[in-house]
Amino acid sequence: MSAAPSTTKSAAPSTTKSAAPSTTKSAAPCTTKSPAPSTTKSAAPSTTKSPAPSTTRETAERVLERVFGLPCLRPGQWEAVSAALSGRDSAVFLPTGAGKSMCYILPALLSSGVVVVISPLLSLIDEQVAKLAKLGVAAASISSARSKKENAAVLEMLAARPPALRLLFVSPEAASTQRLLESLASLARARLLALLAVDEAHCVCQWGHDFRPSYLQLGTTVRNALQSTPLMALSATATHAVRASLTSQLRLREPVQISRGFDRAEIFYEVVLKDLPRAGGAYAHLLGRLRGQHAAQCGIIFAATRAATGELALRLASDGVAAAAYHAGLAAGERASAQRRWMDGEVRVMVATIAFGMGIDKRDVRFVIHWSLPQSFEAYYQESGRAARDGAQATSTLYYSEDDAGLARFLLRKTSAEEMVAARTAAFARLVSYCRMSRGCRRASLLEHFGETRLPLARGAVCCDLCSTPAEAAAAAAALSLQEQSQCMEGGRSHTPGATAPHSRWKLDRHDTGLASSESESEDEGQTRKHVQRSSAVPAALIPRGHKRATSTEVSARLNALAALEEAEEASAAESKSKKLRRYLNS
Ligand SMILES: Nc1ncnc2c1ncn2[C@@H]1O[C@H](COP(=O)(O)OP(=O)(O)OP(=O)(O)O)[C@@H](O)[C@H]1O
Repeated sequence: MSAAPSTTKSAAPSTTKSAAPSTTKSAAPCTTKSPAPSTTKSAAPSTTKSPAPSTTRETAERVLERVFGLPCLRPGQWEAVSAALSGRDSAVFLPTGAGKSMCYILPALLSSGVVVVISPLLSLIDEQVAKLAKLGVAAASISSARSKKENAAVLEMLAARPPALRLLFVSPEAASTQRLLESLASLARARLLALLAVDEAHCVCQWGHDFRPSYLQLGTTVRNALQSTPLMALSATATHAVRASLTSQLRLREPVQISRGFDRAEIFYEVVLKDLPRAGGAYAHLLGRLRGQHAAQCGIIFAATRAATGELALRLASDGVAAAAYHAGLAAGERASAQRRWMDGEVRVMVATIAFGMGIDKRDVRFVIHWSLPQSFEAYYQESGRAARDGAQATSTLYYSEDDAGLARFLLRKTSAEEMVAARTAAFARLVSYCRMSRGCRRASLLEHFGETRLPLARGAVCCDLCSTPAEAAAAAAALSLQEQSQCMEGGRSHTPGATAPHSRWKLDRHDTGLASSESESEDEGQTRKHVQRSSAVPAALIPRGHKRATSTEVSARLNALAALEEAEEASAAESKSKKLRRYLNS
């Protein structure tokens, strides 16, 4: 589980995360003396008692070189490390692949204290512990996936003086347990707790409300118990609203704000309209890509449901594309094996739910494909961000269809906490508009969502399909619009083409409860299960009167009706249709 502490001896660089020096980003000479181009806003002067750090940037880079074989710090990293070492809270917003992990790993190697990392996914935790252990850094985890004996052994390592651990990874659920809090408080009293880091901190706002209340409690339980320890929140996908919310939820105190923008200029963004008629349909288009432009490349395909990952992986494999499926419903061993085979290049395509997205760090991912719609812009950015981590060009392709949008909207309503539905529906509408853009620039639109403006690209570089082939994109959008209009006229479909459309073909499948939004491997499996059951339950309005359960055809028909009703209500322009549908649902 963890290696003996070894923060001094040099370790051979591992071949995975945080190990091999980047061939692109780190190739430039270190800019040790010049200020990094990140924005570092310090709020009012620190109120903490800790003195300014005596560790310099040069010392940090020496450790970086010795332990990880990396020549220099990237923008934003030193500011974060320095804030932690001087006992300040910090909010670290750096783009995907920027090297946020190093912001909390280095303080563990540069101080005598332990760093505790609160991380959302058990698979992510395991991967980080394994990678650090390979490098000779003593790291371990405490979670429900470990036996009591293993967890107790880790607590003993923490209780040793000096502690036998440099980094401890825990889920938010484990972080709030009394026993661990007591152990950490004892470390803090001995001034041996260097930092609490909340990785993927946007989960506090996203999942805290839905099905992981432990996230919302971090600000009270953990912060209250460990008042004197600096807290670092890290995220790549936080809008200004989310930043403000997580700062208050986690009770950050005058945090040093480290922000470097979200631009991933090396990723080419494109949208493929699934609904456009083409020979062999959208699948043929996908297969063509995998055999053509992406032949021999490594990539990830995100699908909406567990069933879809299995089906698509099988179909691709039968068409000669080496693919594996990954979702949270697989046994831990199966998941680990699929991930290992993909990391090692045995299979080049991973077809996964979002259980696979966060934190996955494989340098040569050349494409990320969304076979169905992500749930938000943030999710899209986060998942696309698995690509191009070596700094070389990669492609992010999103396959869009009205039916998928209907399914995603339905899931969003059914799986979100009530107070979040309106905001999420509005955010999702922005994603749909992005998909339906026929002019402009997708990269600019994505950045705008995070409150940023696009910087010019290098000469000759293109960032999206709209910029590279504007005529084609406009023609595709026009064809889709025409097709929808004619469908409306022929079929009398009750939706306005474009922003809203009923999910006419998909139906709720009892066996497919592995909805993507429930893919987080929550520590508290009971909570997750309840959440899944809640989200997959047939809504009462869909069960015909006098029936205990509706048949699947009835459910399907009524789902469509409900969806159409909801769409009509949203558009608030179809009062008469709404009444008609209400009458239908009440009949
Ligand atoms: N100073 C550095 N120089 C070169 N490479 C680095 C440096 N710091 C980190 N890296 C490498 O960058 C890669 C991405 O790091 P990391 O996984 O921490 O990114 P991240 O910001 O957490 O990304 P995401 O939010 O997408 O998960 C890793 O392979 C890591 O080894």
